[in-house]
Amino acid sequence: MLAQAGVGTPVKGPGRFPGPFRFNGRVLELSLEKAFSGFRLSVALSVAEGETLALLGPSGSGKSTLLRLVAGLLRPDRGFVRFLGEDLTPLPPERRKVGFLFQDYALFPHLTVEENVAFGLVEARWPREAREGRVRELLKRMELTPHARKRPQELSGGEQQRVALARALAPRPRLLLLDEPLGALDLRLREELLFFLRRTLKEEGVTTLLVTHDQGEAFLLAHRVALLREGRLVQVGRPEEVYARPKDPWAARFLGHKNLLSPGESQALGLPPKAHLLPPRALALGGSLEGVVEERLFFGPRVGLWVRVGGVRLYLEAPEGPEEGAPIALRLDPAQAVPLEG
Ligand SMILES: Nc1ncnc2c1ncn2[C@@H]1O[C@H](COP(=O)(O)OP(=O)(O)OP(=O)(O)O)[C@@H](O)[C@H]1O
Repeated sequence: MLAQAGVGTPVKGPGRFPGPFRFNGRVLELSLEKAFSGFRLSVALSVAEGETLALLGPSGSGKSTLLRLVAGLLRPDRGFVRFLGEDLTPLPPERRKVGFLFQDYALFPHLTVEENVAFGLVEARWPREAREGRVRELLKRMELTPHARKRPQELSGGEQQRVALARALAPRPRLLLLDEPLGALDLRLREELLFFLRRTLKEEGVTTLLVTHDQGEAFLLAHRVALLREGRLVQVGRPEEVYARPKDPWAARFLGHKNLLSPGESQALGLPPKAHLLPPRALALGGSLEGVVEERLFFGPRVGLWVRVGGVRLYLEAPEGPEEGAPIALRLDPAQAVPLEG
């Protein structure tokens, strides 16, 4: 599905990615409420120019609903979407100058790859030369040049997805909305496209709202992550911040942390009697905590170890580690333990 941008000046990117983000002022501001039976979304957010913000949350948390409200495919019960101060709320999708890529990224089957990519440019009446140049540039960047004359059904899933991305980006939309852009692909293609997507977002520098349920994807692609649960924002911040300091046990678990200690477990390990998170850097091999390896998971470059220390099960990863059943000594740095709310 595609609703596309008009002709615009190239949006300048942040220059560095995904490193420290230069704050350029908020270009997208939204405050939106929408209720369905049994579900209520209420979110306020702003996004800076050239920023990629990932909406991260489990299935049913409202990520797609939020994106559809921003695209204009759904009407909010209350609230607004503003872009550079302009109120987009009353505008239909095609007048929002937004590029989007949804899960059902259907390409036009009767058009070739280059015609698919050029589609929005023709609609926006780009002059022929500019159009051809832009299509060439995108096909090259996406490594699609050899496929320019093929039709979508002659392409692999990953290639089709790259065409869909090129098509969404072609008219230089001022805002790009991506709903699970890697969602329908198998693991290998996901990794391949992740690389293209990361490089493309960096080079195009387009302000982007990206929906994903995969924290790794959000961390790799986004300057900031907005964690959504049951229609509400739990936490918004840079990937490093959100990962290092999840707001509560739910956020910690959702972000992939394994060592979540109850107050009793914290106490048993010499920490204050409240819930704690032990991030990976809090635990290392060698030290005075004695335990037994319960499970050893071989990942190739590293091993994962589930270790029982007294009544507490702890997880750590290391380049290598003893076999299951073997004794092991761990070091816990209490200064790295993160107290959790709730
Ligand atoms: N058009 C609709 N009518 C009624 N309920 C809806 C509609 N669209 C979404 N919902 C409900 O709103 C909630 C949020 O759905 P949404 O698709 O936004 O979640 P999501 O976080 O994108 O999930 P997923 O990762 O599974 O796509 C769900 O409970 C869903 O059933």
